[in-house]
Amino acid sequence: ALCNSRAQALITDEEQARQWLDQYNSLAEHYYSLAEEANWAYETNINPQNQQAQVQASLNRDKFKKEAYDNSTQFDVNSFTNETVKRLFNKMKNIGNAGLSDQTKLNRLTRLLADMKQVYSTGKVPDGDRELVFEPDLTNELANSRDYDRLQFIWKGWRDAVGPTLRDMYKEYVTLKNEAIGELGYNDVGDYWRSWYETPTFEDDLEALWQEVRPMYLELHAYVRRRLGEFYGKDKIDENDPIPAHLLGNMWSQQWNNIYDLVEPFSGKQRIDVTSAMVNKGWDALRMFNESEQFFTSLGLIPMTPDFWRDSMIVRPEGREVVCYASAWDFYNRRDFRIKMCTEVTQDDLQTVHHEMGHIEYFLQYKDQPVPFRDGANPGFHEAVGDCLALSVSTPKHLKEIGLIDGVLQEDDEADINYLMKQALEKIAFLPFAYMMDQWRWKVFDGRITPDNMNQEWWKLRQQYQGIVPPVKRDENDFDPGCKFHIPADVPYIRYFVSFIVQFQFYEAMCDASGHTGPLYKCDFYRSPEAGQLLGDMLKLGSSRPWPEAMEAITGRRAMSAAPLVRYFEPLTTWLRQNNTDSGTKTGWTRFEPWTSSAPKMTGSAMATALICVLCCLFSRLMI
Ligand SMILES: CC(=O)N[C@@H](CC(=O)O)C(=O)NC[C@H](CC1(C(=O)N[C@@H](Cc2ccc(O)cc2)C(=O)O)CCCC1)C(=O)O
Ligand SMILES: [Zn+2]
Repeated sequence: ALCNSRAQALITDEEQARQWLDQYNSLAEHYYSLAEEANWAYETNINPQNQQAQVQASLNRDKFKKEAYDNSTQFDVNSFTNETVKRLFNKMKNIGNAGLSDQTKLNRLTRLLADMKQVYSTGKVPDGDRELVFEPDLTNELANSRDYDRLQFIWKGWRDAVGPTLRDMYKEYVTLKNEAIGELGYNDVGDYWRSWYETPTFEDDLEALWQEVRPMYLELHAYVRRRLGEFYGKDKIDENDPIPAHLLGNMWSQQWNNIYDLVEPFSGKQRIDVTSAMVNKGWDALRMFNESEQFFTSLGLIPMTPDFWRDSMIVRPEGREVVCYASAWDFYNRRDFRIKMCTEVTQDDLQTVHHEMGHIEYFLQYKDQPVPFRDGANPGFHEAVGDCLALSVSTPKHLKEIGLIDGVLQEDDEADINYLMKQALEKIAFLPFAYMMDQWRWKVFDGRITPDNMNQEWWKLRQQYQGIVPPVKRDENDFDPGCKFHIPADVPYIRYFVSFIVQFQFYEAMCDASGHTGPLYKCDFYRSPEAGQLLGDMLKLGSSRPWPEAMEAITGRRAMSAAPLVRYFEPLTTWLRQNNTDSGTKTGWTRFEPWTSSAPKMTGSAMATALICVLCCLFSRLMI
C-alpha cells in the first residue's frame, strides 16, 4: 500500500518559530507554576489529598511538556540561523519522565515518586517508648553522640526504617524511568543526566579531577582513622582497615565536620565551631536567614522578594507531616521564590541557609530568561553559588565580624591548620562520596548493577572510594542507597561533586576581583561589589550558553580545575603528610568483603599482606 503518512514539510520560517517559542514560554510558566504550587502544598503538608493533587498537577505539566516536544519537531531547527532559537528548540526534549507515552505507566511512575518521598520523609526509628524522626533527632544524635553502640543503633535504625520498604519501589522506578528516557532517544537515565553537561569527555574529566584530589583525601582519611582509633580504641578501628561508617558524624559519612572535636590538630585554640555562640546569642532561624541575605546584598546581589519572606517555610511546623529536607523553589512567575527548611540553630544549618539562598539568588538573576534557560549553566553551578559565598562567611575573620567569635582573633599557623581541618572535613571528605553516588546509579540505570546485587555493589563502591565499611552486616534485604534522600527523591548527585570543585574556582576569582591578597583560605570578600558583579553577571546567563562560556566569564578559563581547591588546602595537606609520616600512619586500607563479616576482620589476603608488611618492617629494622 502507498505510504499514507506524507511527511509534513518542516517549517523553516524562523519568525514563526520565535512566535511558537513565545507561546511556549507563557504556557510553560502557567503549567510549571501550578505544578510547583501543588508540590509545595504536598511537601509542606503531607496527606493523601495533597499527594493526589500533586500527582495530578505533575501529570498536567508532563502532558504539556510532551505535547510541546512533539509539536517542536515540526520545525526544521537546523535551518535556523539564530543560536539562541536553536538552543531553545534543542532543550525541548529535556522532558524527563514526561517522555513516557503510556499514560498508565506515567501515572504509576509519578505516584511511585510521591510514595518514595513520603516513605523517606515520614520514616521513624522506634527507641523505647519514643519515635525518633530524622530531623532533628537522628541528625543531632549522629553528630553529637560519642557512644559507639548508640551510634550503631541510630545508623542501623534509619536503614531498617526506610531501606526494605523502598527497595522494590526503587526497582520499579528504575524500569519505568529508563523506559521514559529511552523514548527520548537516550540509552538510559544516566546517559540523559550526563547530557546536561554537554561535555563528551565528562566522565574522563571527572575521573581526572578525582585522581587530582584523591591523595589529599587519603591523607585526611588516614589521619582521621588514627584519631578515631585513639578515641574509640584500636580494637574498634584498626589502622589498616576501612573506617566503620557510623563514627563520622553524618548518617551517610559524607561530611565529617561534626567530629571536628575528636580530630582537632591543636587543642586550646579559639573555638571555630560557632553553634554554641549562635545559641548563646539567641540566634533563631529568621536571624540566620537575615544574616545570609545581608551577605548577598553586601556584594550588590539581588535581595529576597516579599513573596520569599511571606511564604517560605523556615522551621518545622507543628501538627503536620512535612518534607523537612531543605530545598529552594522557583515558582516560574518571576516573583515567587521560596526556601523550605526545618532550620535548627547550628553552624551546619547556617551553611545550608547560604546554600539554599544561593539557589534563590540564581533564580532571581535569570528570572527574565526564557523558561528553558532558567537553569544553572550546568547543575553543578547551581549547587556552587551558595557554598562559594559560605567559604567567605565561614572564615574566622567573618565570623568575628558578625559577632560569632569574641575577643582577639587568633591567626597563628596552628589556628589556621585547625580552621583548614574543619573545612577539609566538610569539603575533602565529601568528594569520594559525591563521586560514588552517581557511579552507583549510572550502573543501576545501564544494567551493570542488577536488581539483585544493588546493596552489595553500593558497599563495594563505598569502600573503594571512601574507605568505609558498614558497622553491622548488610544483605540484599537492605537497601542502603535508599536511605540517602536524593536516591528515592530522583535527584541526581554528580552536580555536588562538580560543585565542590568549581565553587573554589568561583571563590578564587571573586577573591581576586575583591583585591584580596595572601592565602586563599583567609579571603572574605564581604561587601565587595566587584566580586558580586563578577558572580551576578555569570548567573544572569542561566543555561543560555554552554557552561564553559559561563566558567570563562567568571574565571577567565573554560575548564573545571581542582587547582584552586588544592591551593586553598595546601598548608593543611603539607601538615597532614608530615603528621602522618611522623606518627607512622599509613594511608589506604585493605579490602574487605563486607558481605562475609559484620565488624571488619582480616581476610586471607589481608592477613598475608599484613604478614608481609610486618616481615619487611622487621627486615628493614634489622638492616638499619
Ligand atoms: C525544588 C528543589 O528541589 N530544588 C533543589 C535546588 C535546585 O535544583 O534548584 C533543592 O533545593 N535541592 C535540595 C538540596 C538540599 C541539600 C542537599 O541535598 N545537599 C547535598 C549535598 C551538599 C551537602 C552540603 C553542602 O554544603 C552542599 C551540598 C546533601 O546534603 O547530600 C541539603 C543541605 C544542602 C543542600 C539542595 O539544595 O541541593
Ligand atoms: Zn543545592
